[in-house]
Amino acid sequence: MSKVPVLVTGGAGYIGAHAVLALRDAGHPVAVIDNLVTGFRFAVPDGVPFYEGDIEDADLLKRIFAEQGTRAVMHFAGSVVVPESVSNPLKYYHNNTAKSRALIAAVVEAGVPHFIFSSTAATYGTPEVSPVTEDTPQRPINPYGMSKLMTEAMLSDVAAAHALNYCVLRYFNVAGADPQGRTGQSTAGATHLIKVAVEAALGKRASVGVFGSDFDTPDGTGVRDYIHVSDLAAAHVLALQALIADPGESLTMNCGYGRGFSVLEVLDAVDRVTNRKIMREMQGRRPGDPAALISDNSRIKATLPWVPRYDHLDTIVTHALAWERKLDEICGQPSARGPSTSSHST
Ligand SMILES: NC(=O)c1ccc[n+]([C@@H]2O[C@H](COP(=O)([O-])OP(=O)(O)OC[C@H]3O[C@@H](n4cnc5c(N)ncnc54)[C@H](O)[C@@H]3O)[C@@H](O)[C@H]2O)c1
Ligand SMILES: O=c1ccn([C@@H]2O[C@H](COP(=O)(O)OP(=O)(O)O[C@H]3O[C@H](CO)[C@H](O)[C@H](O)[C@H]3O)[C@@H](O)[C@H]2O)c(=O)[nH]1
Repeated sequence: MSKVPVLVTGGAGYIGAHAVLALRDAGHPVAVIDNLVTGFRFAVPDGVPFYEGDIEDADLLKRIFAEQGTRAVMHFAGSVVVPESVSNPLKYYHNNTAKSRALIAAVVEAGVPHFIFSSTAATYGTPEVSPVTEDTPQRPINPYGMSKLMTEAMLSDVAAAHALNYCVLRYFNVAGADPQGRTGQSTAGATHLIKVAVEAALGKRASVGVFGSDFDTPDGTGVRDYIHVSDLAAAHVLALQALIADPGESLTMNCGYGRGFSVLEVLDAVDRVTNRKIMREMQGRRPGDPAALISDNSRIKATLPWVPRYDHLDTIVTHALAWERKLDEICGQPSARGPSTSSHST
């Protein structure tokens, strides 16, 4: 297996921090760039060069590529809140699309040959088929999904014109935390169901709203394909190997387990794991929520030697809960969450 220096953008965020661990565990040298808008300095492990800065900063990127000998970029940095993208679309087209363009330009300029991009099932919008294959028409129903789809298109065009191959990974619903408890989701004011539910189980919220119970699903609540964040991180490391092995080939793959759980099934799992009962509040549908979103994962399974290790809802919830408890200890140390004062540190 080739080991190449990798720059992880957004490596102080939830999924990026898990990718940093997976890359390190696999023996790749890793560096992180993050502007800490939603990420945390404490999420970057000791010994990983950390550059506090923005992915649109061409001079900084040039310096990082030179200092680190970067051969691949894993691009997680971005804005991720769907309703916010509806109320403030220009923020999403700026931070996700325009700044991805700046990053890709710096990558091309420096001759970095491999690029892995965090895309999303939100690019499919409200698909008419289930499960969703990579060839299902992409019709985003919100600016977040469109901002990501535009970056997919840029990568495809740039790879055709320059010496770059890429892998687009379209994540379904990412949840859970590092099984060894090294990192997890620390996002302030999170809206993701499993994070919200474990916060409620630990008394940080009074209840969990169930957004719609009249969907065309077995129990009427929304069905999603929840993928453990560490299985997702492992897929990134394998995708990198595939890009290195065949520099003429680019890839686009769904990341999910190919099965779905309803909101009520998720809340039942949290009750089961904690042996408590979370208060549920039945509410109306959230705008733009599809009834069900389940991946067809046959392509990733056929392309990569990817064998999920944590495809079990109770395991995902158990790991999310363990991290939520640990987060209380970390938050007890205010300096750990405070903004960094240096422009970069290595
Ligand atoms: N969480 C999910 O379920 C999910 C699903 C599909 C796709 N994704 C994608 O995965 C990626 C990571 O999401 P996450 O859940 O870890 O979110 P996150 O907010 O925890 O992480 C994003 C990180 O990027 C950093 N960042 C944002 N803009 C930046 C910029 N301009 N320059 C430098 N750093 C910047 C933030 O500080 C943060 O650390 C995102 O691109 C997101 O769209 C997430
Ligand atoms: O408090 C909550 C939160 C969520 N839900 C429901 O739980 C399901 C999952 O909702 P999430 O907010 O956890 O996730 P989404 O499916 O809305 O979206 C997530 O997964 C998408 C891909 O599937 C995109 O990538 C998106 O960025 C990411 O936030 C939905 O049916 C939602 O209506 C609730 O009932 N109550």
